[in-house]
Amino acid sequence: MQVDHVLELNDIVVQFGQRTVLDHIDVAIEAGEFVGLIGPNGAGKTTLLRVILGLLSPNHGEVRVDGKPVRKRNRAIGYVPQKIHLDPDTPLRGRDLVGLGLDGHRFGVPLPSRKRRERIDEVLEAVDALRFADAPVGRLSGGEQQRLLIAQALLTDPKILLLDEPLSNLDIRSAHEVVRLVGRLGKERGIAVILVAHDMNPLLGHMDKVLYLAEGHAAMGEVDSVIQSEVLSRLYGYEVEVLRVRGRVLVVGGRDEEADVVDLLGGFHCGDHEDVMNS
Ligand SMILES: Nc1ncnc2c1ncn2[C@@H]1O[C@H](COP(=O)(O)OP(=O)(O)OP(=O)(O)O)[C@@H](O)[C@H]1O
Repeated sequence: MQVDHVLELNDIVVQFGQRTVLDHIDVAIEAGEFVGLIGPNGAGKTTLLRVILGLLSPNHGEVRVDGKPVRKRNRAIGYVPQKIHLDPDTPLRGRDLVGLGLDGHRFGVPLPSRKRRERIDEVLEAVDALRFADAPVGRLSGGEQQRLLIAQALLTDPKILLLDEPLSNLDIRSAHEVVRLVGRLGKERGIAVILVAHDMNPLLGHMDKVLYLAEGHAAMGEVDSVIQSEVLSRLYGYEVEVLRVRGRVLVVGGRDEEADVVDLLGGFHCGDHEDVMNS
């Protein structure tokens, strides 16, 4: 049976000067698939998103979105930035923020006001944000603001949703809610989701596949087949260990004898063992 991939990255190489950030990356993602893009700082996660968005041309390789070569301002891709910086006193309401997504030139002729309102209400409802849609955005919580950004990204009925570290400013509960929400939207609407995160733990049980980037290389597959000491050691080019502590996954390793035990995904250091154990 032939599978239609909504996104294909074929043999992608990206170099900045002498440094190869993405080194022959192949990725194929199906409609409705939820992929966690995980990797340590500087692994190239944002660079990969920029390649998918058509904002950065790779030195080598090809990107196909829905079977066609990638281009900028592609309506098939919804992009959710990490965070918006808003003055708490801004008079902008939640629904105004979402509506800004309709004002870009991607939409060509502006929608008549009734249609516009209906469209905004539809995406607000999809992310369960109608209840705070008329509140000033600067007063909303990080999780509520994330919902509005996701709503904005849904306006074009995208086939792919890219979220760049949407969980980094959220508490654990809000992070889980956002993950559950995008997981549901992806399945209901057949949208492929790529969610960038340092820590894969909030995604466990929700993501279909993990795309793990390290040292320019990628491994993609189901979590249990990729997140293994042997697979990740091959990616890093030195020994790392995968620990499973109370249902959480930790990737630890050191590059040389002096290196301490470090969590390669951040947030966990040797001296923090107790915190991890007690959390
Ligand atoms: N335009 C650029 N010019 C030169 N180097 C760049 C450029 N963009 C990114 N880099 C470098 O490429 C590497 C990968 O950066 P990238 O932002 O993609 O990593 P990341 O995995 O998203 O990291 P983080 O988790 O810290 O956000 C970094 O070393 C970065 O300094």
